[in-house]
Amino acid sequence: MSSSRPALLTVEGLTMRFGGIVANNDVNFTVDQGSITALIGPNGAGKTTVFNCVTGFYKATEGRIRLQTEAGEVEVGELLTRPVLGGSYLVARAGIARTFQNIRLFKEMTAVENLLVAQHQRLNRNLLAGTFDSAGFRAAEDEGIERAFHWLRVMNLLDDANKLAGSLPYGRQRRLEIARAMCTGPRLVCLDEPAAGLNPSETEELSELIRRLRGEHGVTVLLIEHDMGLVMGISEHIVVLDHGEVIADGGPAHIRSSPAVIAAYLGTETTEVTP
Ligand SMILES: Nc1ncnc2c1ncn2[C@@H]1O[C@H](COP(=O)(O)OP(=O)(O)OP(=O)(O)O)[C@@H](O)[C@H]1O
Repeated sequence: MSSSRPALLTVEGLTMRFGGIVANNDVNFTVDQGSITALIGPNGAGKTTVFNCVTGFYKATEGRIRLQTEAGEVEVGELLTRPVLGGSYLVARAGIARTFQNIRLFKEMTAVENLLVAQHQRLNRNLLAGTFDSAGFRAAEDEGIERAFHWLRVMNLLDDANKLAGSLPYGRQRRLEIARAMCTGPRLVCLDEPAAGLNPSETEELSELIRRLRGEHGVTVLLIEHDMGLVMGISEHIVVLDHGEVIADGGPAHIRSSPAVIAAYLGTETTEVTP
């Protein structure tokens, strides 16, 4: 979608095949800096596969995924296949974080411990300093704790800091997952069905929190979501996938009235496209 803002993420010609299954076929879209962009489509359309490629869980069969960083442009496939030291940790370090469709917290750890573990890449950088319990290492630890409490506060979870993650109500676990992603300091956060399983008031609170992540904390948001009320309410850019291909790309008004989108949704039992 064209806009005055520069693209933070550019997906070009993304194709992902699993043997004979083509999960994504020549997918092209951009995520503008500072936007809330939604990836929608019926079940099995290929949304999670796009996420898995963008976040470096999969190496795309074909295509390029470019991210702008302060140090210049990086390409996700190149980070994954870089000789010797390549890997998905480089994608996280470049500034892409994610949550999962099925919550993946450490349920036997407290909320704050989950957020400290998420920062291990930052905190463990100077392992030798840690071994000798140096002032630098302690400062990094203090910074990690401060960052954890900052995101607990932003996500309205301060009262839950020392509770076991697995004991929290479902909606709070979903918010803790977002806090965990934010602790890694991303420029792009990818939320995979953040409203799944939430009741209407929890969904409303989540919408407000996602708006604040973008508005007050400067992060760009890419989300997959089936709740059309949430999608149409908070996204300015929507990319629609069907059978692995982009069938529409534009603002909410354009998407709502797109015949291709209406036909794709009418052919399924998924939520109606109009909230
Ligand atoms: N690891 C895999 N191996 C084989 N096929 C896969 C794999 N991952 C996804 N697929 C297939 O790719 C297609 C797209 O799946 P994907 O999970 O990306 O869709 P989705 O749009 O996220 O669906 P949903 O809304 O149900 O989560 C499906 O046909 C799926 O079965």
